[in-house]
Amino acid sequence: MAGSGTAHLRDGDELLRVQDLTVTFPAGRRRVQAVSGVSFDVAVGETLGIVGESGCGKSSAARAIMQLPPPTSGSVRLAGLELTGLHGEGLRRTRRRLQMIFQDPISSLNPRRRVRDIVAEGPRIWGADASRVDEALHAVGLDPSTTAARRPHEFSGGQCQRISIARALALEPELIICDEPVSALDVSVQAQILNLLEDLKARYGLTLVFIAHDLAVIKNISDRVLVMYLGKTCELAPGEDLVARPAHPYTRTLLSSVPRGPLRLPPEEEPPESGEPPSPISPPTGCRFRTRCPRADGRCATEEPQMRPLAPGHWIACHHPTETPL
Ligand SMILES: Nc1ncnc2c1ncn2[C@@H]1O[C@H](COP(=O)(O)OP(=O)(O)OP(=O)(O)O)[C@@H](O)[C@H]1O
Repeated sequence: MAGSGTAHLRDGDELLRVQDLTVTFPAGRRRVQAVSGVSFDVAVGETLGIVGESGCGKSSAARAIMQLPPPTSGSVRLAGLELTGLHGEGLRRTRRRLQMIFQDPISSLNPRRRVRDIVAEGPRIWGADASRVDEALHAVGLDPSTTAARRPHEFSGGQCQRISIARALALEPELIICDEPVSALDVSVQAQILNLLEDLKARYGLTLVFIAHDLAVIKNISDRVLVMYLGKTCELAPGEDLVARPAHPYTRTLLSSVPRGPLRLPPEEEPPESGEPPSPISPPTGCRFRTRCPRADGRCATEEPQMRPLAPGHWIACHHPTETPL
C-alpha cells in the first residue's frame, strides 16, 4: 500500500537528503536557534532514529522537513526533489508523499469525525480508492466493521495511535516521520505500537524517521541513530554501534541515563552537577555541549567541532571522543 511513489528507487537508494537545515523562531529581539545546520540522509527502506533530550530541536527539524513551516534555511530533498521553495499545488502534491505521526494521538485526531472519515480524508482529497480505508484499518490491527463508525474518544490512546498510523498509511506515503509516537502511551502499549511500526515497515517497504528522547525506545527500531544536542548533530551511527561504542560524551551521558539500561558512566565521565542544557537563544560558543562536558578544554570553547567519520558508518562532532566501549 505504501511507497508507490518510489517505484524507480531501490532499497538503499537515497530517499531523503537534509542539508544544513536551520530553524529559528523569534524571541523578543533575539531568535531561538532551534535547529542549527543539521545534515543527514535516509535511504529507502531505512529507519533513522533521531534522539536527544526535550528542546534539542527534534520536532522543529521534523516539521521543517514536512515544510510545516519550511525551514529558515537549508535544503530538504525527497527522491531528488527540492521541497523548500515549493508552493501551492507543487507543495500540496508533495505533502502526500510525506506523512507524520504525532506524540499525542488523541489530540491529533478530530474528535467530531468518525474513524472512517478521518482515515478517508486524505484519499478523498486525492481522489484515491476508498477501499484503502478498510485496508489501512486492517493493516494497523483494527476491524473496520466495529471501528469505522466510531469517534476517537471511544478509543484508548494506543488505538488512537493505530488510527493515526492508518490515516498516514492510507495516503501511501514514501516517508513517515514518527515524532515521539509512543511517549504518551503506557509501557505495555508502547511495545505493541513499536512492533506494529516494524511490521508495517517490513510489509510495505516503508522508510521511517523515528524521533524519541529515550535511546531505549529508539535503539531497537532504528537502523541508524542520529543524536542531537541543542540544535546540532553530535553523533550518527548504526544503532548497535552507538550503544556498544558511544563516542560523544553527550551520547554516553544519554545512554547511562536510560532507566532500564545497565550502563554506568565511570566517575571521570560524569557530567558536572549543574547539568542543565543552556538556552538555545544564546548557545555556547564552539561545542554546544562543552558547558556540560567533563572532557571540554579551551579548543572546545573556540572551535566548533564538525561531523567527521570515526569508523565506517560512524560519525561524530567532538574534539575529544571516547573510543572505549561503555
Ligand atoms: N513556535 C516556536 N516559537 C518559539 N520557540 C519555539 C517554537 N517551537 C519550538 N521552539 C523552541 O525551539 C527549541 C526546540 O524545540 P523542539 O520542540 O523542536 O525540541 P524537541 O527536541 O522536539 O523537544 P520536545 O521533545 O520537548 O518536543 C526549544 O527551545 C523550543 O522552546
